[in-house]
Amino acid sequence: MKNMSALSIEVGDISGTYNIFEHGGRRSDESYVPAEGLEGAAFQSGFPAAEMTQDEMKAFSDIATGAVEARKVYFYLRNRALQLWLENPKKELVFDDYNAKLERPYDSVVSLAYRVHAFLSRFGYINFGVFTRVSQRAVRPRPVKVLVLGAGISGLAGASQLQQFGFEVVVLEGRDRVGGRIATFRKNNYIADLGAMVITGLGGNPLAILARQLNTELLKIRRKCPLYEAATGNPVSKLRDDSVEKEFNKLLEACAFLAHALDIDRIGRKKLSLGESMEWLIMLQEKRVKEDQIRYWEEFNKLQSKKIDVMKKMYEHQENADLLKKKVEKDLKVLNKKQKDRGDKVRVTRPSSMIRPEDLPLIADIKLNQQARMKALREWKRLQMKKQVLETRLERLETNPPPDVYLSPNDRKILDWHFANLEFANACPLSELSLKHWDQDDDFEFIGSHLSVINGYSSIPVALAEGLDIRMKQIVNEVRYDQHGVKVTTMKGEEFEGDAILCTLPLGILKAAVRRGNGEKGNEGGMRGLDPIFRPPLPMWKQEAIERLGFGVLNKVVLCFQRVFWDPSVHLFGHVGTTTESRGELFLFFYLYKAPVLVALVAGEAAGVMESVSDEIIIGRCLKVLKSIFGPDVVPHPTDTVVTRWKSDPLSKGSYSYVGIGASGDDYDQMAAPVAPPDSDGDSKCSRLFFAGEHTIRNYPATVHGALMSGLREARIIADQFTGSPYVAVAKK
Ligand SMILES: Cc1cc2nc3c(=O)[nH]c(=O)nc-3n(C[C@H](O)[C@H](O)[C@H](O)COP(=O)(O)OP(=O)(O)OC[C@H]3O[C@@H](n4cnc5c(N)ncnc54)[C@H](O)[C@@H]3O)c2cc1C
Repeated sequence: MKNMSALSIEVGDISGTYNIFEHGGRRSDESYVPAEGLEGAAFQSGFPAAEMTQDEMKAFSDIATGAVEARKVYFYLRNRALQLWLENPKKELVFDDYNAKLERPYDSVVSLAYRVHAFLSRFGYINFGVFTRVSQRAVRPRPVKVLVLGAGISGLAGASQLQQFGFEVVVLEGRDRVGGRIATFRKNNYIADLGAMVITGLGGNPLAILARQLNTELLKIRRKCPLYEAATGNPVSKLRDDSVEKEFNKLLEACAFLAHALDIDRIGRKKLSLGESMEWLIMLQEKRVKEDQIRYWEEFNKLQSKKIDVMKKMYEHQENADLLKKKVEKDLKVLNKKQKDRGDKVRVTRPSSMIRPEDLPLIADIKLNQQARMKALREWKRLQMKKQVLETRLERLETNPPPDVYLSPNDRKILDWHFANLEFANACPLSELSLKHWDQDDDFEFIGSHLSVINGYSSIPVALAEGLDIRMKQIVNEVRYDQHGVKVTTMKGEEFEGDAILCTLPLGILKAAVRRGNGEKGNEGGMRGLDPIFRPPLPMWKQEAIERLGFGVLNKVVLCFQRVFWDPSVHLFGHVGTTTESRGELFLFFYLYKAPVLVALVAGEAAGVMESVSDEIIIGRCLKVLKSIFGPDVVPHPTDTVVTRWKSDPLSKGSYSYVGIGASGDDYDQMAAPVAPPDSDGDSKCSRLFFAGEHTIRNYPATVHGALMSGLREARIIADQFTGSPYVAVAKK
């Protein structure tokens, strides 16, 4: 869910970037323009248009290592199939229709076209989701039976694919509903998503197909997000907002530089968290501010002393000049008197031949003193200019003093708001995120605006569940697997047997299951026994990955009102917290549905704290925040409220996975890796346990689309293991 982070929200922009989508909604077909052309089809399906992926190179090694021309043909065949599927994803693209629509000369390579079609179907690039089947389901003499644990989006995607591939599938779901962490509150005309709520772009996202198949109404979420100050509820000025956001982005960049360019992720043996690193960088910035201040005052004092020196010298020169002036005047008086007494008609200014020799020493003195005075005056002038330069520099320093602090207390609160937004996106406090790997999936973002499902996200899993054999309220209590097959026992005491298990239980449940398997005692949310025991226990490499990956908390508060009292043109508004510790408490409000419903978020440390706070108190705090922003008389009492508590929800034990300190992207791969029963030699043969879910997909973790893709992936892996790979070239004898 990381892509929901602050980076995607334009905080405090009052100009309003998006104006495309007003409340009332529109068809997904209108907001989403299907990719055009063969290249567009490849992009939308997650392929480079004219390159082979790793999977393709393995499946079509003959083409990958063959002539360039063969690859060109391959790309046409692949992209054309994707294009045909995207044109109408509501109907199965059967091979005959595809083959008939191939242009000449490509229609002559039937066997390759068949393999391409089989590959794309098996890998879930075409013919997935909710569509009309045209072909007959494959009938197998002894159908392979797969037990799917969990009816979240990954379990449902995996189950429907497997069923399509001709497998017998039974889904065991502990709750009395499907969707898992996609859950929609519905009452009268009020709708609010309690779990997943945002589709993070449609470009390249397989959810775009499901949305089109189901005519899902999507709302383009406007990025404008005004912030309101803590306590006063006053709007945060755009200027301050922008400058703090700039600092926030600089801090993130500095962390990325530390972790990736400098490869620093630990001090001694201690691995660093993103939160710790951010706080250190803030401390360094504060230190830098102090150093800048010291430098500033040193410079200021230096200039001041220089100015004083200059003024002293100017004073000396002035005094000297005055003295000399007086001396010259006095000597002139003496000379004039002498000349007058003698009755001379000559003056000192007359030609020297007319000057009396006895006057010469006095005249020389006068001249010398006059020259000395002129020199003193020139020096005074030079110093006067120097003084002016110094004064200008001092003035400049005075008008541009360095900041007293790196962040004022109010700016720190706004920065904390951005941190809370990042904590929401990762569902954990920043102090628990790995500095090095928290953003390992950053390169895999989809393109396009973020959207929400107007009629509630749960409509998607509900539609996907149709036609599947789902056993509700079957809490899996024990999972047995050996070389002959698998057996699952539920809390009701019912037993289910099969050939393989697709386990989509949330990471929180798997963590608790590992602890239970290791005989650790604990009160797992007061619901001991809900976590299945694996017999034999999961291998150590799997257990270690389960422990390393983090599973965080994110809570929501739904408030249903009788009328809208906020600005209806914004989809988001933020509330700045009062302290760093409480920064995630009700920090963001969403308004995404037709009815007057607000959804407030509780993230980071606050989410952990709020787990044990009563609903009344939480609702009270929500209303206090809203009243501070909109006025006490404007905010009515809500008609309905919901507060989620995922940690204590026994069937999730948290919200979604994150890369904690000590974990990395490799752990997602470990989570995805299948498990085979150890045979007598300790070696493994046929895998029996397969894993899907948001915690098993390295490039798209913690998201609905990632969970969906993981289900498609595992269906393919299971089908390949039990029925072979119809897309691989048959070796010529
Ligand atoms: C509050 C919140 C907000 C989110 N927001 C977004 C968002 O905006 N966008 C986004 O893309 N993603 C979001 N996510 C993440 C997304 O919801 C999940 O990644 C995704 O739904 C997980 O699907 P899954 O199939 O892996 O697991 P789940 O949906 O959890 O499915 C697992 C299923 O297993 C069942 N189960 C558990 N234990 C047992 C047992 N012992 N026996 C039988 N059944 C059991 C559960 O009941 C559940 O139905 C959010 C998640 C949360 C919690």
